[in-house]
Amino acid sequence: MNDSDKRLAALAAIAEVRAGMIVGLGTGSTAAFAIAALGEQVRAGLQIKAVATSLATEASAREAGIQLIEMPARIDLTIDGADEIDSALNAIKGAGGAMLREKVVAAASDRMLVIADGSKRVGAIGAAKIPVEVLPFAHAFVADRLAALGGAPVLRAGFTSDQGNPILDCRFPADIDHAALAAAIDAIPGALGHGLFLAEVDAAYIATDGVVTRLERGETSA
Ligand SMILES: O=C[C@H](O)[C@H](O)[C@H](O)COP(=O)(O)O
Repeated sequence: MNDSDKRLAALAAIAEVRAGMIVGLGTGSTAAFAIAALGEQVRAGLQIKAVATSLATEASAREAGIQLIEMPARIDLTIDGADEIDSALNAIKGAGGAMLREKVVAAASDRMLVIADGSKRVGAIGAAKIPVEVLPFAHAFVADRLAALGGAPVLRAGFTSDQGNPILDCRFPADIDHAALAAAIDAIPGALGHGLFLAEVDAAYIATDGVVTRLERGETSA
């Protein structure tokens, strides 16, 4: 992981932010660079409103002087990190446990950008753990269903989400059909959200050794 590349990716993405937009702010160390840079622009006069995907992001945005609003029905542009992303813009998110709110924000967004350093880019997603946020009441049941899907769920020790829920980190076989897997997890009562983002990401800015590459959904190269 490379902070200078994270920052470069973040700067490239925030160039898409326009005055008057409602902006979704992601969670994690890469999104933090976008929040800091947007804060600088806000202090220089840029007028935006923002929605935070986590309590940590809310605190950072507030500190940066960015105006925060409650989750609206529609967001113009969201900028968020990822744990893995492939060339088809499939992503795994949630190492920081924020994927449930991140999924809501991404789904509400006209456009969602992933920002990452090159370590996150993979040929095909699947090596990273896929986190599943669980209703506490349903924990044993959901764990059993995830195990039956091949996920070998492990409770994230000493952690609850911003919603106060436990997270089960799952390692599925790398060659699993992720679309079918996402649908299967979505269908488990008590599984509140998971880290597979298969349709949400519109574009990614990925920086490697100081060079930013933009991947756009529907384009083979950019
Ligand atoms: O729950 C955390 C989020 O999905 C993050 O966006 C993701 O884990 C990437 O975080 P980072 O930029 O710190 O690697």
